[in-house]
Amino acid sequence: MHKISSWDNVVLAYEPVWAIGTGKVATPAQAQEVHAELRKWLETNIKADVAASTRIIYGGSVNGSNCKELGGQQDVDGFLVGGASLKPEFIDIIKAAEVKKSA
Ligand SMILES: O=C[C@H](O)COP(=O)(O)O
Repeated sequence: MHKISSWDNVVLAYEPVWAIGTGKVATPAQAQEVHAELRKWLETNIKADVAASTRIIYGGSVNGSNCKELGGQQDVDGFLVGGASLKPEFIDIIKAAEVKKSA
């Protein structure tokens, strides 16, 4: 971690392997729990301002139906989208992330 010169250029992604391309998505509570732990780790091991500003995104079977609730979690800052990025519902996922970004 000491080799990172600017945390502004870092995005963390949580992607449960069992959720990638399977249609099985983490529950919003599961995602929030892991993202909060990652942010806590940054606060403890790096700096409080880095913890607050680093984007932590979720990946794994995100789609137009689950993006709003996932994105509504306090520590979910966006998504890593695979299969749904090839479908029209991708616009809903982008919108869900944009609402969070502007909040
Ligand atoms: O890069 C995308 C991730 O591996 C998630 O893929 P998925 O949305 O198809 O599950």
